[in-house]
Amino acid sequence: MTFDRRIKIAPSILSADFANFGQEIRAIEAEGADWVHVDVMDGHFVPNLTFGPPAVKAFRPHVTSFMDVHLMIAPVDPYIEAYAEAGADMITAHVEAGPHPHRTLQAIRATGKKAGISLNPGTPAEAVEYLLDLCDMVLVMTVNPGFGGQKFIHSQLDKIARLRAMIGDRPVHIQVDGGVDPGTAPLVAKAGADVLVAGSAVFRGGSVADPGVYGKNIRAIREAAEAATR
Ligand SMILES: O=C(CO)[C@H](O)[C@H](O)COP(=O)(O)O
Repeated sequence: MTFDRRIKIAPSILSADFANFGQEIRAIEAEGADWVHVDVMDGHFVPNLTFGPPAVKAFRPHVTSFMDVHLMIAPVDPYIEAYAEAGADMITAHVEAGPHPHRTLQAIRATGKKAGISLNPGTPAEAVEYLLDLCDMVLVMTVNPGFGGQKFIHSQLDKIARLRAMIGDRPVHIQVDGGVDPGTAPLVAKAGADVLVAGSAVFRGGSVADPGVYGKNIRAIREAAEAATR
């Protein structure tokens, strides 16, 4: 993947039909998704449980774009290799997941995968200042992680702008996740985000039988974000 700062839409399959992941992934890609975002939750770091490495391995053959795996788990280091072997293209860990996020990013890079670091809404931008040379992406959570369909937290816009300034010319993406829709997409894009994760706002109203709705939803988010950065 070559680095570019154009707007990328990464639907979160947390909002997909859990009985149909293969078809859902193929449908969102056919309808314009740039990346596929996989939310891994452990029932400990966040109050919900989702996908272990075997599930991610099962998704892999259906993904032709880029599989971005967001680990909302603690501890995280013991599981990095397993998610890398399962086929993640990028692995994102939380800065709050343990005392050594620098070591965690080194461990992700050692697998040959792209490395991301994520911040919960209560964590300041400065928590990743000395990690930027070790990562390919900073993920700003715009909801408290654990569930789809929550309300966007507006205070995070200032954090995105601070990170954009802190990152400068480094080839580091800013991803946002939580409550992203055509109303909030322009705000995050203007603040400096380039990878927009959206679950409910992509899957709402559609299905594998009616995938055109996914395309319409993806285009609405992309167009709103791009209009704000022109
Ligand atoms: O990481 C997540 C929750 O922890 C989800 O990716 C996020 O909430 C997206 O869902 P929605 O777009 O419905 O808010």
